[in-house]
Amino acid sequence: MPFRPVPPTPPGPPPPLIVHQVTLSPAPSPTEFPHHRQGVLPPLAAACSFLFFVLRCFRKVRRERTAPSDAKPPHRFSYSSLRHATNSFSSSNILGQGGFGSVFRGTLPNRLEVAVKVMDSGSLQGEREFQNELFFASKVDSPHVVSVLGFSSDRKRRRMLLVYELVQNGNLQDALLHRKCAELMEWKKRFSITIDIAKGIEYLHNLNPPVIHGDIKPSNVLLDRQFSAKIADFGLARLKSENQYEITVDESDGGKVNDVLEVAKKAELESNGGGALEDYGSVVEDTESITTGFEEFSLGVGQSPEGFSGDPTSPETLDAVTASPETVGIVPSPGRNSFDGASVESVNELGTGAEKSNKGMSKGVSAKDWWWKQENGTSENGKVKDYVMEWIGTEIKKERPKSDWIGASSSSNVATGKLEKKKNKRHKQRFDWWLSLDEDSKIATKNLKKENIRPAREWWKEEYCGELERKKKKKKEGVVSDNNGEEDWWPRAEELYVGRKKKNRSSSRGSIDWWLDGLSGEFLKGRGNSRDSISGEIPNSGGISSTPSMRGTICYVAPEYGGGDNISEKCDVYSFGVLLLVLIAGRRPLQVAGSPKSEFQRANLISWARLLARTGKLLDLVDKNVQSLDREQAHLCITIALLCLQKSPARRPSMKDVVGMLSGDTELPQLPTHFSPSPRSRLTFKSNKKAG
Ligand SMILES: Nc1ncnc2c1ncn2[C@@H]1O[C@H](COP(=O)(O)OP(=O)(O)OP(=O)(O)O)[C@@H](O)[C@H]1O
Repeated sequence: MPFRPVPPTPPGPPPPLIVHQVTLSPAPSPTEFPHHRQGVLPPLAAACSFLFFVLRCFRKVRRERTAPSDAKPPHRFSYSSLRHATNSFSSSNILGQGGFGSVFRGTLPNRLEVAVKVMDSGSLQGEREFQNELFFASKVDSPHVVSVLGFSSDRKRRRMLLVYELVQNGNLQDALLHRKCAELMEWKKRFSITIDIAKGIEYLHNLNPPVIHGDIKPSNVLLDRQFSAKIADFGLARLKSENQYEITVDESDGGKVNDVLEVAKKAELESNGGGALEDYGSVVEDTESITTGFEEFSLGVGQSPEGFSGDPTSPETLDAVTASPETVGIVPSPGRNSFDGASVESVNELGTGAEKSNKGMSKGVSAKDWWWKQENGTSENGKVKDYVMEWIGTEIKKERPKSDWIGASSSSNVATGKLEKKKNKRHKQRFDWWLSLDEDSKIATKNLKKENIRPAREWWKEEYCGELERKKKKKKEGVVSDNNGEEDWWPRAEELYVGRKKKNRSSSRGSIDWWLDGLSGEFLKGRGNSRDSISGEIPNSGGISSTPSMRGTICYVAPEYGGGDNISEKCDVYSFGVLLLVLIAGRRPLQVAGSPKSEFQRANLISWARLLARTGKLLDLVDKNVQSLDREQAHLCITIALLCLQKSPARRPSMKDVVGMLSGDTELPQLPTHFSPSPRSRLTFKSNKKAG
């Protein structure tokens, strides 16, 4: 029987008086009370305190169920208040451009400065990110994480808006690589940023249930006035939970995200055998449906604006509703075994085997079919690489129409005719970063002409064309590709020493293998944002940020990330490792430079760091522009980064360990033997093969 709170007792004698008497008078001895009182009062007091205790427990359990953290729920702003705050979304107020729209600086009537992200297209992915951001906003409250203050929607213009605290110095990627802020040229600042980020991730992992960010990279780290770092963008974040959660997508309805309360109701009804919706009752009562223009989704409303402590908004700027995002988009999925957290991209990936495959391949839901390629038998690294090459081949073929080598580039995935056309189109969308290299190349060419340095795209073209043609030749000769083994995705410093010669001799690894070393899988699993990770000699992506999200960002995403089942906090640890190297080296993870021999070794930052570890020259990695370098700290940071970048998630340290090591509280473990600067030997090579 459900617990019912006891109705309030009718008003009695003024309580303060009683309290006064009891507290201020010396405690009477039992003999001083009249006889009948002695018998009645103690049991009554005991009953009252028992009831009080039960009531408290009940409220605590309820609160924990609905709001696992103390974080404040975001508010719903009126669209007009945000338009006013941003001067009608004036272009002069643009702070940056994300994959789903622009971010504007704004000032609320109470003078609070905010950043307003306007997501202005009907993309399903955008909606998911929007919902994910709101969901996690209610869970997260840390000085190392950017706060989401609220949201808004504009039915007429089909816009969704997110309101964040303004973080004055923009994102780390921009500040470090484009603006080259003087503050970031101080080693001390880089080290403190490292600690901020590590603490931010540690905080997320320490929540209950842990939150996995899923897209740690410099452009998702914002810097405040003092250049303290805050983690942003929870579009791909997930909850790690024993119970599986998911946001469902109704395929039959064009892939729309289902009304979560409907889903919640269904789930509850099913699990209760059609019984009452006790757990969701209050949520349903307090729910208002908000139309985004694309579909209807529901946000709980039930908290007054005043309930938001430190309310940043005046009553005029707020609508009379406050979202309770814990009701958004997250429903228990008892049937699922694999962890897929609350991440919105988990949609459409349910079911098994052929059913999954067909579902994914036949529907026009963005990028799903692309994913199935990996998740249904082609997830071996070698084949994934084939797929990359196939796509790149498609792109290059457009420039070299007579070439027919694409057909030989993939072992199983090359389609013909109509299908191929469709596929090519898809690939193009996914990998527009490839085309964007042109932009970098132009600048690189302009600036480096005198030094006779090839633009990035030229370089890539040669590498991949060469590699694919070699593959084709091999296939013709009946040589079975040996690229499927995991080891191919991991660096062998020996090969870096000898570069291409070794590759040709042993025929075990092509240049593409070399290029993808340490980037295992990320190449395909990324959000398609080359600008975060790849550049020509002169990076030129200032102000331009990410592209529509997939599952993490190329070069930053952990090798195991992608299938959904292997997601753990260690994915964030891996991404942190890449970010840390970028922060120390002051360059992107992949940086294409012209001068083939010397630059080739350094192009892949992760491989280069490993190579330096083996040669005992770790500090060569440090950005030459850094002032007042603390060599010990720099050594520590690079070592930690390498530990985080181990292939095996189990070998990577936890973020708690990382914070401990950075602050000197935890002893730094030895780097794995294959990183040791001992002379190369057969033994070392073997251990390298085994190691993560
Ligand atoms: N709260 C904020 N304060 C200051 N600047 C911000 C804030 N939020 C975002 N920005 C700026 O706007 C840019 C774009 O942000 P957004 O989150 O849309 O992009 P993104 O994370 O790069 O893209 P995506 O969501 O596709 O990954 C950021 O890189 C940053 O420079």
